[in-house]
Amino acid sequence: MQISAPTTAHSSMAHNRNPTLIELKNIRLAYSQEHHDTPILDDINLQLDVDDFVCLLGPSGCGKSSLLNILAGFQTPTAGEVMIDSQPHTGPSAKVGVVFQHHNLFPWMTIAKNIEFGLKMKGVEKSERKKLVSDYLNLVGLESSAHLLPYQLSGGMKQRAAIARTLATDPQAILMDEPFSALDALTRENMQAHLLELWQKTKKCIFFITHDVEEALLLGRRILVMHANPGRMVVDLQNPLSSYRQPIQELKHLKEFHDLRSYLISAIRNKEVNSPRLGWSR
Ligand SMILES: Nc1ncnc2c1ncn2[C@@H]1O[C@H](COP(=O)(O)OP(=O)(O)OP(=O)(O)O)[C@@H](O)[C@H]1O
Repeated sequence: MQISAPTTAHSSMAHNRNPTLIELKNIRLAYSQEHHDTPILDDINLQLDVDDFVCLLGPSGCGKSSLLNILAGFQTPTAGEVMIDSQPHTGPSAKVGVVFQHHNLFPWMTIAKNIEFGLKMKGVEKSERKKLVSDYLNLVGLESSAHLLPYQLSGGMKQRAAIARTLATDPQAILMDEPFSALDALTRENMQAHLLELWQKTKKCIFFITHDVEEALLLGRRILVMHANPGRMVVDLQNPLSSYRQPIQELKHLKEFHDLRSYLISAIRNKEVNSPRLGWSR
C-alpha cells in the first residue's frame, strides 16, 4: 500500500544541511537466539547534522533502542560503522550523552552533586565545576533546588536535572530514549517546550526516541520512522512545522499538524511507505 504525503511536507533532501556530526554506515545488528541469528537492524544508513533535532518513531520492538545503544557506543553492531566527527565511534565516549526514560540520578547525592559528578569524572577543576553546575542549574530552572535530593523533586524536575547533568559534560550529541514518557500530560508539555528552548540555546545534536507522534511533530526538525523485522528506516521527513514561530502547543490546532500526524501514523502502521516527496523509502 502506498501512502501519499501531505502536500505541505517536503523532503529532507531539499533543505540546506549543516555539517555532519554522526554518520551510520550500513549498520546491521543480529542477536543469536536458539542457535540462529535474528536480524534486528538491517542496513541503516543515516547522517545527523551538528545541530539536528531528530525524532525517531516506530512500532514497539522495531529496534529504536538498539539503534540508540549503537549510537551511544553501548552496543557493537554486527556490521557497519558509526563515525562521529569523521572518527570511528566504537564505545561510550564523552562526545555522546544519554538521557533515559528514568532519570538515573544518584539518590544519595544532591541535584548539584549529581550534575557535578560527570564533570569530576572528566577531570574538570573545582572552581570551574562550581561555575558549570550553577550555569546548568540555571539553564534548566533548578537553581533553587541545588541542595535537594532526587526524591524531593517532581518527575519533571528530575528529568530536568538529568538533562542538566548530561548537558554539563558538553557532549556533541544527546541521545534521549523516551525521556518524557513517564511524566503526566501537563509536565510533559512543559518539558517539551523546555527542551526545545534548550536546543535553541545550545544547538546540540539531539536524537530523540518517542512513541508519541504528536511529540515528534512538536519537537523534531526531522522525523524518522522505522519498521520492524528487521528494523529499517522507511521515512526521513524534514518537519515543516519546525520553521513556524508560534509556541509549540499552538501548532496542534493547525490543519497541517493533523495532516502530518495522519501521515506518520499511517507510515508507522503500514508496511509500504513510498513517497518521493518525503525523503527516501524502501
Ligand atoms: N539483548 C537482546 N537479546 C536478544 N534480543 C534482543 C535483545 N535486546 C533487544 N532484543 C530484541 O531486539 C528487538 C528490538 O528491541 P528494541 O528494544 O531495540 O526495540 P524498540 O523499538 O526500542 O522497542 P520499544 O519501543 O518497545 O522500546 C526486539 O525484538 C527485542 O526483543
